[in-house]
Amino acid sequence: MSTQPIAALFDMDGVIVDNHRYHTDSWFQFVGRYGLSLTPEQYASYINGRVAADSLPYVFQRSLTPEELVTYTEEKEEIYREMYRANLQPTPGLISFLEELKHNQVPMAVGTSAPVSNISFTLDGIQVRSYFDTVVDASMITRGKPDPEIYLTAAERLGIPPERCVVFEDAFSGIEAGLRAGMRVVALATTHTREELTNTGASLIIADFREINFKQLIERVIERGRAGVS
Ligand SMILES: O=P(O)(O)OC[C@H]1O[C@@H](O)[C@H](O)[C@@H](O)[C@@H]1O
Repeated sequence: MSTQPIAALFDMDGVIVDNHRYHTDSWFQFVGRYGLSLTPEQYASYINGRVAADSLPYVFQRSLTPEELVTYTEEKEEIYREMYRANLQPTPGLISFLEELKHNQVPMAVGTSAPVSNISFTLDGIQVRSYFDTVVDASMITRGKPDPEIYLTAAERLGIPPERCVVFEDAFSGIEAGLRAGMRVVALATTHTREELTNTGASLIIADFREINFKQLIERVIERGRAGVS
């Protein structure tokens, strides 16, 4: 087994918490308020996992002022938080997996397109913030997923080269960001089905963190690279 250090980079929404349904429902409620239209297919391709600076102009079909961006982001995310608050919980197996990585001295980061308000809501709400050495959010980057900037920034902050980083993602845009960063990707079939995630370039597809441990991460993702999906 390789002894070189590795890092684990976690997307937040759909990975640390399995909240896709609440984000989808809150987006539909939000666009409804403004008489805008959004299909599930458009959501999957142009909204899911993307920063508000990209997704909001997409739904409004125009560019937004910085003030509009802040106002609309918070409006949409408030709807989401109210919908999800009572159900907020870690993705199955997450805490044991984080504990195991910590025990094996794996540096960990969060790389999320979410605004700061949702990060406190989530990471503090389920009490996992202390596991992460750094959190890179939408306010810290100029180009959102699928651009690799968010994950490259996280890797740089951890001091681990991209080829030794594993990204845990659920969204097409996030998987692409991880691959474009030159990292291995483990896809969680929370938001999309296993079938939809096949051929995305992910090294491994898991339902949730109960399907992976440190040893498997090294053997099936780091050492085997992109050889196959399970
Ligand atoms: O998956 P990530 O990077 O944590 O993305 C967060 C974003 O994910 C999108 O799916 C949501 O619609 C956004 O509202 C949210 O901010």
